[in-house]
Amino acid sequence: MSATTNEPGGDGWLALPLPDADIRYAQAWLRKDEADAWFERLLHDIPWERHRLKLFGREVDCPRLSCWIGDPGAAYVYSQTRFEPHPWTPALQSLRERVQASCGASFNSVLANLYRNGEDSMGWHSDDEPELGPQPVIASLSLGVERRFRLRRKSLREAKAKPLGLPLAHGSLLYVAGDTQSHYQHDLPKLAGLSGARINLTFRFIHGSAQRRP
Ligand SMILES: O=C(O)CCC(=O)C(=O)O
Ligand SMILES: [Fe+2]
Repeated sequence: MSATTNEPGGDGWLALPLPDADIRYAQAWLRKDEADAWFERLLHDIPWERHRLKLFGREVDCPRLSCWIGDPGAAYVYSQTRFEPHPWTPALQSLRERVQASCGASFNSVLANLYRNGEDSMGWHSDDEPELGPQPVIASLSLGVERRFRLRRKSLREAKAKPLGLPLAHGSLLYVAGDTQSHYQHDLPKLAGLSGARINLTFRFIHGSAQRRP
């Protein structure tokens, strides 16, 4: 699989001017009415779960609901926990095909996250697990209330102190590829007083152990 044959470009895509990164943003990837319908459908169809996180030897609840969906065998290891995928629903399967066509990449899984209100969040991390390969291509679809996605460089102290904020709009698609995960971390901070919900789908390609090189 090549991630670079038919990358998103042209009308509707904005490339972020970040060194050592390949991040592109399509603000109105879905029409408003489509985005509204997807939000309602996914909110009800996805079997939302509360994942647990191992933090300094303790187990804590993740501050959001999640669900790992994918092809059989596309297991995901996160915080020392292995998640077997839930099967694709026909609706999510059609969405996957549309995202693949738009990104020129294949995805065999998706991590769905539900931020129920401004209290839900995701801490700083890179999506750099070995099973994602050295230059993961990730497509991130946002639905629901706008939340601020932040990026910061891993290495430079000054850059670490000053993250770049990117509000992710309802119906937007963010394409993240190249060396982005090696050089940057991202998060989704809490937003005090916010009552609306947001769904985020990050489409990924998990390389199975059979495909992984030693
Ligand atoms: O909710 C978001 O926009 C970020 C999600 C994310 O970083 C992830 O699922 O790894
Ligand atoms: Fe992430």
